[in-house]
Amino acid sequence: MALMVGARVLARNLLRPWSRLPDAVPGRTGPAAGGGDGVRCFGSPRVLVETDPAKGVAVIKLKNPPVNSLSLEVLTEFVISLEKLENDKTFRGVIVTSDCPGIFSAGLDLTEMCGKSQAHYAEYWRAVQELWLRLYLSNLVVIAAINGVSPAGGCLISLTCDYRVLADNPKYSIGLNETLLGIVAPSWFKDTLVNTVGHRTAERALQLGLLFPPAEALRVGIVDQVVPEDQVHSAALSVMARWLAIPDHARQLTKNLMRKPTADRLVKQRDADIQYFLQFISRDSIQKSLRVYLDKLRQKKG
Ligand SMILES: CCCCC/C=C/C(=O)SCCNC(=O)CCNC(=O)[C@H](O)C(C)(C)COP(=O)(O)OP(=O)(O)OC[C@H]1O[C@@H](n2cnc3c(N)ncnc32)[C@H](O)[C@@H]1OP(=O)(O)O
Repeated sequence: MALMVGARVLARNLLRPWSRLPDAVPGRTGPAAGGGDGVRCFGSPRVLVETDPAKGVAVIKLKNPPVNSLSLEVLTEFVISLEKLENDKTFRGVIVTSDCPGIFSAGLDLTEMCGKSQAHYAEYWRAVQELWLRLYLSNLVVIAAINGVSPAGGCLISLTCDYRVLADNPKYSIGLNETLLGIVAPSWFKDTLVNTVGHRTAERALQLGLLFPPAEALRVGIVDQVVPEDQVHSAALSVMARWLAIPDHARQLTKNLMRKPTADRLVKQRDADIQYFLQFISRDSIQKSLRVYLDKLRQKKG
């Protein structure tokens, strides 16, 4: 029943025409919209989309202050934005970045996984799966312009991209640090990391919950390029141009060849994966670990 509710809500959100999104920001054009002539902006307050139709490129900026945690709303709006871009033949590539200074994304929203109902957990997890599947198999060239710290779910978003550019700032670490929270990265998080850095590096990184600072992130291959902070966007655009020089059909089929087997593993057992998540996240010991971790984050300021 919980699964049906979750699926229904997500389906309703996905099917909702863009213009009727409650938070939709009307399209703006031109320099005032944040770019040069012809740059159009649309999206929702939490997921901004700037498009440059002439270049065929869009920029998705996560804007969920203070830390760009991936709430249910963010996940849903992200999927809708991506779907809209994919359905518009004008666009061939998208850059994913953050509008929150110093933070790419703090990962999954811990408050969505703590002290909520089973139905909520199921709905939330289906939305996490959906975003991963959409990004991982996107026909668009997807480049991550990582302009801030990127733990756990934030790292996962980057790993689904075709190429990762990280800003060179020692504070901007990246990795799947789930074990530090007393939780476990699911098998498809693990697969995404293994496909990027190889088995041994992934095993060590996952067990130790490693967060790699830029130089080390480049060395192990969790990112492809490290550039000065003020060049992240221009570097991402240069990389995009290179990827867009390849004929779409050949690149897309090759991407699918490389990624579909991994994605299919989740597609074939989505409901079982949700059930597993429900059982895991509902355990008293896991709820306690998450509460302790959240309290620690909240007390940091005091
Ligand atoms: C089977 C289960 C699998 C589950 C897989 C899980 C995947 C995940 O992604 S779990 C999330 C993992 N994320 C993290 O470990 C990051 C936690 N956050 C941080 O380390 C820091 O917040 C920071 C480095 C991202 C930013 O530091 P700073 O700028 O100093 O900001 P604060 O720490 O003061 O945080 C501000 C505010 O935001 C709240 N918050 C931080 N992260 C999250 C989060 N992931 N979810 C929800 N809320 C988060 C933090 O508690 C503060 O709240 P207030 O005190 O109420 O302002």
